[in-house]
Amino acid sequence: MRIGIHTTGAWFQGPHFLHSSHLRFKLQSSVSYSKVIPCLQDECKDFLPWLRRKSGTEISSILSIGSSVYGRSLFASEFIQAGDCILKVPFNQITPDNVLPEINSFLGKDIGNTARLSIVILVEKKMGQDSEWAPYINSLPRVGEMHSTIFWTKDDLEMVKKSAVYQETINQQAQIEKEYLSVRPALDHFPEFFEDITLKDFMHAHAIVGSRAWGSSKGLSLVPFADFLNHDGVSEALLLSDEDKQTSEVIADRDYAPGEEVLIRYGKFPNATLLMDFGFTLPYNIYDQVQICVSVPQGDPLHLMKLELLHKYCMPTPTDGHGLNSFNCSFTIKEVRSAKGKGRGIPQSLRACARILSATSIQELKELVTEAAQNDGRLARRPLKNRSREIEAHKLLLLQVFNLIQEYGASIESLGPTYASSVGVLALRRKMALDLLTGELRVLRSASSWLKNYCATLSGGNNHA
Ligand SMILES: C[S@@+](CC[C@H](N)C(=O)[O-])C[C@H]1O[C@@H](n2cnc3c(N)ncnc32)[C@H](O)[C@@H]1O
Repeated sequence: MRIGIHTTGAWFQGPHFLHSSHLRFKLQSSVSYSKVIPCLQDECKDFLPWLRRKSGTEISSILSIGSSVYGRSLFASEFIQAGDCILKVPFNQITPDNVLPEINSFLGKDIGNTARLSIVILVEKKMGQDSEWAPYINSLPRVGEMHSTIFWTKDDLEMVKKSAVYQETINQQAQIEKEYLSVRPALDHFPEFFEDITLKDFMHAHAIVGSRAWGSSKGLSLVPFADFLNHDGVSEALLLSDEDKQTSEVIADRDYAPGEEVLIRYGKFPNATLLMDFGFTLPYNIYDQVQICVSVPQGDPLHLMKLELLHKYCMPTPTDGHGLNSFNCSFTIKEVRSAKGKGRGIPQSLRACARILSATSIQELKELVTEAAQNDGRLARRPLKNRSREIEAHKLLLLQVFNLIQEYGASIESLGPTYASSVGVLALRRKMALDLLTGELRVLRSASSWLKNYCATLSGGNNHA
C-alpha cells in the first residue's frame, strides 16, 4: 500500500502544544533541537523501545509520537529531507492469523478477515496488561472517541440523508450485526474472553480495524506506530510495503523541520469514505464524489425494451436486486474540473444510459443496437447523430442533477437553524455532515456546469468532445 506524507503546521497552532508537561521523545537520532515534541501520554516514551523488543526487528524512525488536533500523531524529530526514509517498521504485525487456534477452530471458513482481526483485538483487550500487545491496545481509541457513521444515532444520520453515506451506513451496520451473529456461537465457547462482549464492542473493534488496518499478504494487518500517522488527501508522499523484506516504509516527499507534523495519504478517498471508515472529513476534498441513481420510469412506453437493452448491454451491476423487471443503477460522478473540457468525472456509462432512457421510438433504439454491433459492441457510447436527441439525453441528466442540487441545498440549509447551537459530539458530526454535503454539492454543480455547456455547445452547432 502506498500512502503520502504532508504537514499541516498544526504543531505551531494547537492549544495543547503549549502544555508544560509535554514530553520530548526522539528516536534513533543524535541530532538535538530546541523544539519540544507535544506528547501528552507518558507511555509514548516507552512505546517504540517496547515495539522494538516485541517485534524483534529494527524499527527505524526519525518521527516522534505526539498529539495534534487529529489525536495521536507523528512529528519530525530532526531535519528531514525529501526522499529520506523516515519510518521503517515490520508489517503484518497483528493479523487475522493471530486468532487463538482454539477460537479459530470454532470459526467458519466464511468468517472474513475484518471479523477475525476484530476478535483478536477483543481478546487482547480482555487480557489487559497480560496482553503482549498491551501498550498498543491501550493506545487505541475508545468508543466515544470514534465518529465513523456506524456510531451515529438515527438523528445524527438524518443530517446526511441526501448522501449515499446514509444508506451505506445502514447497510454497514446490518452487515456488522450479521457478522457478529455468525461469530457469536464460536465466541460463546470462550466466556473468559467474550462473556460480556456485546454487538457494540464488536462494532468498536470492527471500526478500529476499518480505520487502522492495512491490506497485506495476510489480508489485513495492524501496524503499530505506522498507524499513528494521520491523513492528508493532497499529499504525494507514499508508504510502501515490501513483501520480500516484510517492512513498511514511509518516504518523505518534502523537507521537514523538527517538530512538524507528518501526515500521509491513506488513499484517494472521498469524504464519504473518510466519514464511514475513519470518522472524519476534510473541509475540501478533491476526491469527493456523488452517487446518481438511474431508473426506467414505469410510464415510459418503451419501458420493456429499454429494460432489456440496459440489462443486456450496459451499466454497472443493478443495485436494486429486483431482476429483469426493473433497472435501478447507481453511477458515481466525480468533480468535473472544467465546464468546457472533456467532462471527465461524468462516466460514459451514465451518458450512454441517458441516451437510451431518452429514446422516444423503437427505431431509435434499434439504430443504437446496430451502431453498437458495427463498433465495439457497447451500446450508446457515441454521441447521438441527431444533435437535438443528444441534447435531450443530456438535458435528462441535467434535470436529475438540478433536482439533486436543490435537495442538497435544502439539506445544507436545514443544518443551519436546527443544529447551529449544537455542542460536543453533535457539533463535530454536524461539521462533518456539512463537509460531506458541501463537497458532494460542489461535484453536482460541476457536473451541471459541464452538462449545460455541452448542451449549449451542441445547440450552437459546434462539435463537442
Ligand atoms: C490510523 S489512525 C491515525 C492515528 C490517530 N490519530 C490516533 O490517535 O491513534 C486514523 C484516525 O486518526 C484520525 N485522523 C486521521 N487523519 C485525520 C484528519 N486529517 N482529520 C481528522 N482526523 C484524522 C481519525 O480519527 C482516524 O480514524
